[in-house]
Amino acid sequence: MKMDQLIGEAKIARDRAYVPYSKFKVGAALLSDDGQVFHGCNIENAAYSMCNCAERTALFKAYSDGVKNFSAIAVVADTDRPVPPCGACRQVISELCPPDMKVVLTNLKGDISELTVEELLPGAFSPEDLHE
Ligand SMILES: O=c1ccn([C@H]2C[C@H](O)[C@@H](CO)O2)c(=O)[nH]1
Ligand SMILES: [Zn+2]
Repeated sequence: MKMDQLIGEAKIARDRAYVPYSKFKVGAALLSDDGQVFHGCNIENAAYSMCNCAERTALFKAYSDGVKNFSAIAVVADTDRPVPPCGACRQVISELCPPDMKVVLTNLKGDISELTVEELLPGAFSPEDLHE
């Protein structure tokens, strides 16, 4: 799948965001190795700390469907610069996706920043760090 297609899927996901508090819609589209696209949007809650980001929604949907191998994720929001994922999402993406996987950050103006998972969170805390 071409990256502009995956960005289109992220925009579709963004339209489903539930954001009564921030009004800030985010969409993500996660491409699995077998060609499936998992949509994710941010879902907020009156108990603010329960808000879930678009990126983690997409990853958790895929994982809970038994899909664990991914080749790219696209993220979109109405930001001045390509939307930067929050620290929590960087951490979760780092653990569940390969270090060389493509991360495509974009905005509604069409600015695009393409990086790898390793570049998204260099030196991420990882499962290996739990070993004595
Ligand atoms: O990359 C990001 C950054 C923020 N948000 C969400 C969390 C919250 O619902 C809203 C404002 O922070 O945007 C995401 O979904 N992804
Ligand atoms: Zn996040």
